[in-house]
Amino acid sequence: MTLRVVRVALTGSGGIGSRVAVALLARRVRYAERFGVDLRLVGAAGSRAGIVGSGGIAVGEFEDRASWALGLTGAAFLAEAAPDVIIDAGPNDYETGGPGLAHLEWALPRGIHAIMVSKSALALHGARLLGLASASSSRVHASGASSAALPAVDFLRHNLAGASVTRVEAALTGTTSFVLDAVTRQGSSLDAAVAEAISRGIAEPDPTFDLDGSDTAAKLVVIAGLALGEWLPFRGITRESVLEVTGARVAAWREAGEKPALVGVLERTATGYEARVEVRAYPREHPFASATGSTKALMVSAEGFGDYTLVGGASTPEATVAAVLKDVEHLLAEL
Ligand SMILES: NC(=O)C1=CN([C@@H]2O[C@H](COP(=O)(O)OP(=O)(O)OC[C@H]3O[C@@H](n4cnc5c(N)ncnc54)[C@H](O)[C@@H]3O)[C@@H](O)[C@H]2O)C=CC1
Ligand SMILES: N[C@@H](CC=O)C(=O)O
Repeated sequence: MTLRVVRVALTGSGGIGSRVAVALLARRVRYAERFGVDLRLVGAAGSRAGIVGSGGIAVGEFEDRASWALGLTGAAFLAEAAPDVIIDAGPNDYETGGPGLAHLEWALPRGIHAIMVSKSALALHGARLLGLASASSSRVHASGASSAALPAVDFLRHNLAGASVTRVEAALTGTTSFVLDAVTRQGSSLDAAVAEAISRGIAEPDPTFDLDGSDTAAKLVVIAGLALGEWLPFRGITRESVLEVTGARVAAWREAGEKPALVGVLERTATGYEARVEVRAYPREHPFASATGSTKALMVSAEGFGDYTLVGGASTPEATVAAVLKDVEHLLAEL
């Protein structure tokens, strides 16, 4: 059988990106057998250096960082790699959009598909970027940018296709769920709980983005944009920060046996969806109370369909990689 070559370039080769590269290369036989695709990792770049190999780079070459070419990043890297698909796992910047913005602006008008793990480009510029994608028939998948192993976008877009969704309430940031759990149930200090989330690879490169609600707000924007077709203004979303939670509030939750979580809420109004991020506490019998540690949770109300609760998809690096691999499978099925 002749295999169709699909060339993948990775931008952002840190904790998540590196795992994605290794996992992708380990699945090449599966992609050949299931999709008739010869998937090649034709390049990988970080902030200062990159590697390109048009025949596909092997794990050993990917891992030999000393051999990467200094300065081979950004548009120069993408032009040399000439991919069919980019996977962006770089950092977020909620002022500029982060490096992922330039990567998408380069790729999408050229008909190159994108799998986004970083969030800030879509959170700040999603409507414009999806316009670029639609004009050139590029596909954008963003499980990693919208709650990873909790399949929020897929559930709304596929399982509730065509539904009129009236409300979404979701614990989308594993780090804040983990931290609030540790502080409330185990009596940890905030600093110790955040340090533990960092050491588990769950927290953002800058954990302030988790704690101050930016991560949840960004995921809410991406979910609403990709699944409900409405791109909300990221900066207009009111957010409560976990850093504002007082000791007295924690003591009251502990006393009542409640489970706190930082949640994103979307409510349909006469003029569209309204979004906010807030700390809420759930009684023992509430389904969200079973979402311990970094486990995520989603409640959806949709006209006709009724109400759903999904609990799972805990934030871990492995779960994020699994979500990226899912996006790869969806994309290969579409091509
Ligand atoms: N850790 C997790 O469980 C999850 C992380 N994410 C997202 O994945 C992304 C990466 O997270 P981590 O791997 O944990 O962070 P990390 O800090 O380990 O990796 C980020 C990498 O991006 C590189 N980078 C910086 N500027 C760049 C540029 N201009 N071009 C190319 N690469 C550049 C850095 O050198 C670094 O290696 C973030 O956007 C995060 O929000 C998404 C879902 C879950
Ligand atoms: N920092 C995020 C990682 C995934 O998006 C989280 O805590 O869930």
